[in-house]
Amino acid sequence: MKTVLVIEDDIGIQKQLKWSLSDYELVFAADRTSALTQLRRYEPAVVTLDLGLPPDAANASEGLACLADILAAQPDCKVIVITGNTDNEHALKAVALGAYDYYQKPINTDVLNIILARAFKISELETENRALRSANINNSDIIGNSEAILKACRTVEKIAPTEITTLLLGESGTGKEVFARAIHRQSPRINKPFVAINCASIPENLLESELFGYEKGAFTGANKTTLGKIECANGGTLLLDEIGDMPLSLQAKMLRFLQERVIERVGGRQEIEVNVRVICATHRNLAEMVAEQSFREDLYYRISEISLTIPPLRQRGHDIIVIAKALLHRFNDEFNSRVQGFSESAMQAMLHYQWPGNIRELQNKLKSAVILADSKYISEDDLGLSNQSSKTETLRKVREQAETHAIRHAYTLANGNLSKTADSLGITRPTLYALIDKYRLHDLRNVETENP
Ligand SMILES: Nc1ncnc2c1ncn2[C@@H]1O[C@H](COP(=O)(O)OP(=O)(O)OP(=O)(O)O)[C@@H](O)[C@H]1O
Repeated sequence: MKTVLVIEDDIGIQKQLKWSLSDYELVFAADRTSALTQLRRYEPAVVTLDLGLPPDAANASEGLACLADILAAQPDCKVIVITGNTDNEHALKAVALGAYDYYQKPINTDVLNIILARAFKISELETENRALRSANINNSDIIGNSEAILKACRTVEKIAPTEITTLLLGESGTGKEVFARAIHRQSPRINKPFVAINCASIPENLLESELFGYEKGAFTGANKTTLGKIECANGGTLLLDEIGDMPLSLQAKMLRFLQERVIERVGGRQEIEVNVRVICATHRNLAEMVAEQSFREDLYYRISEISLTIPPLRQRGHDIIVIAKALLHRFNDEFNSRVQGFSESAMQAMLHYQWPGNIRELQNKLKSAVILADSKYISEDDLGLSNQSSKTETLRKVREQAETHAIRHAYTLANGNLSKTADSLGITRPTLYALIDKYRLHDLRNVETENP
């Protein structure tokens, strides 16, 4: 429930408001000091403020001072000033000082409800706008501002200027290639080529010549000397995507290149020096592959001078919505459609879905939803996300999922504030911490953004 701070010294009006604004959680304050205490405690997006506060109830000096204090403490707060029915002068003064709107007594609950709903809508749009603007100014393709993604972006900023060989880990579709490009763009090699090769998508017998190039006559059909991807990336950055799928036979040659920075084309005898920064990516567990001897240990240590794990989409909280909105914008342009947004249930479904295919899956679902949607708002049906819970599951699993979802949801609504998350879930902070540990939601705990 959304919280409204009502600053009103008249107990009768407080009661009247409590009954008539039942869609909101109301917290009350009867004077300036307690108003500021409540403001700090609840950080409400919307406040109603009676200008006639004690000790100057007949006038507006205390109310206007209270308004100034609120806006100084929380500049984005939407303050709706309430005045006597003839008090235009003070109402206008309050708006000039930064009040969102004013309302004259006597109280008409329908009108007040409309004003409140509008104030919350504006506040939400402003918050979203700020989030979009702050979402990765340096990494313009990496949309999102969850702490997990910001942390990964900070790592990119640190490693980009170095020459260190980086290993990007993460599930399929999490954006490993996007991160590799971000490293290249923020490096001194920005004006040189970025070349990517997917080791899994090229047949084993062709991969060597794709990577190292070949001399004319090296094999049947080699009509002219051809440069490989490594040479094409000279001066720039090479992304070896799905390095875990590189055949063992080629791994030794790759290790030599990484250690000595020289290559030999297939069918060639000459050593060619190349100056390439290498980034590797994989969704596989290379350490396990080393243990199983399907990946060379020496190559593993050579490519993982530093490794960066890109978090799966389901661990990025509200980023799911931020990315979905950005993609919706893009697909509206691409398909000339006019979908305006998502239904509330579609947003809930997106927040609760596990996204095994990560952002690529989100892209696919959104693309078809934009094309198929019948209304202005995409529904969970359009996304193919209805009836998610039809499978039979153990009670323990259901409880675990429900608690995880509830915690993440409350955390998103509380803007990352753990005290508020615990409050809204009706549990204590220690219990919340215990659940975070139990369900390994460590990205929440690393992001303690609360004020003491
Ligand atoms: N943070 C992001 N915001 C918006 N789009 C993103 C983001 N990260 C990735 N994408 C998009 O998601 C898609 C998948 O990203 P990418 O190919 O980089 O993933 P990947 O981890 O390399 O996948 P794979 O392991 O399957 O190769 C791309 O179209 C990319 O543009």
